[in-house]
Amino acid sequence: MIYMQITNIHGREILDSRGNPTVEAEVTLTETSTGKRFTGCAAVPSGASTGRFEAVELRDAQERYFGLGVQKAVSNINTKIKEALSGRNGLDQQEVDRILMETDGTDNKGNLGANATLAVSLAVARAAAESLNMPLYRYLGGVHTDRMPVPMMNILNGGKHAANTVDFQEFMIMPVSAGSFSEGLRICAEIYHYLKKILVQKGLSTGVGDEGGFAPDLPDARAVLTLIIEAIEKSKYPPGKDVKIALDVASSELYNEKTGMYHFPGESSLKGEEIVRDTSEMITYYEELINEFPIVSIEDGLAEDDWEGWKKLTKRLGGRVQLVGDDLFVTNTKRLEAGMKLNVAGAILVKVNQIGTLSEAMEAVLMAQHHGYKAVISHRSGETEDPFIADLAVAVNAGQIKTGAPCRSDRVAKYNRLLRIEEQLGRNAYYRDPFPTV
Ligand SMILES: C=C(OP(=O)(O)O)C(=O)O
Ligand SMILES: [Mg+2]
Repeated sequence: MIYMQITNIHGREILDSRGNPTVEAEVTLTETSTGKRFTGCAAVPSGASTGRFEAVELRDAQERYFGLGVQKAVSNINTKIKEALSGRNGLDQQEVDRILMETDGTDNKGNLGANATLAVSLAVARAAAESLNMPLYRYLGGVHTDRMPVPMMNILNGGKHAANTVDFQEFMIMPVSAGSFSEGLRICAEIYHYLKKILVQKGLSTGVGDEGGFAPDLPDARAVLTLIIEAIEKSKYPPGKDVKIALDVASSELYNEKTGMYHFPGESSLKGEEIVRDTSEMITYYEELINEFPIVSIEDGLAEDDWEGWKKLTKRLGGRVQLVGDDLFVTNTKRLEAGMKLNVAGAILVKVNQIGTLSEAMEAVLMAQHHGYKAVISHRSGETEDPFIADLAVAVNAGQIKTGAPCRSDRVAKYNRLLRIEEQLGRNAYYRDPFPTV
């Protein structure tokens, strides 16, 4: 086996797309037989509507800039992780990740920080691909990597990602019937621009949220969906046929443990009365929305601990739409397995920093796919220019990627990387509707 020895690891603090500190790592591999050196660099994103069961993002007690610093996580990279991995083979990703897990020694990366472990894990993979002169997606996925993901493009932001009155976190469009990724991306970008025009005409704000989607004040989900349908119709791609809609409700953020209800603060403020829904009202609400609009996917429709609710939700709507578990599964095979045993949801959202190593994230994808669940590769609301997840989406043939609007460089970096990958794959690239029967 070729040995690419890990000869240097360096962590540093950089900024994410919200202007908060985050972690980056650089890993150097040296080919033992020739002395040739290769480096890989990777940056870690950060969530806002984080799930309670995610791996620990290690933050300092002190603020830097505005957000809490990551000096401790950086220092863990430059001391403990460097010591543990020096001399190891960078081509043995699973072994590298196992050592990261053992060095941390907890179930949730609470010692080293998932931000520290992930930066190194991803940087090792990049350096390894570089050392073999292979594109990252090919290194990660091997021979059978040819499927371009359908964008699940977030064009209107609410919830924790924007300071508006929209309570659902994300309204996304999916160009399911496009002939290629590039065509799908173009369709999405056109609809995004049409939506902007419509908002201007209606005197609504065209300011954007954390993921680049517009963030106007609107009374409820129906009002948002009506505008999105108008924008899709303007683009000449029939809604419900060529372009379908996906939602991320991020309902753990709406759930109140004390009342056992889902609270809608934005809707309440505009309607002048407290709007709350219990689990069965939430399910009925989704059913009505699915009946009225071409919705094909709903993420985190119920809260991260509402397993009983998820069972009912899946029974009632799982045959009609893709139900995605984000806060529910947190890219964690244990939670995914528990969910599969209960027969809840139909897809896992995969965010690499929810679990803290590349191998564990890829294992979650494989577990899902082996059991008939889908995997959607996802960014975080706090991102960097690192397009790693674009390669990952192609490598695992996920078929779906969630990476924001086409107007912020942190999101566009992923789309542009996918354009380049599609060009490289040439006629082997294929693109298809993840929901052909819906
Ligand atoms: C991308 C998301 O947001 P965050 O990164 O804030 O968890 C999400 O909830 O799917
Ligand atoms: Mg989510």
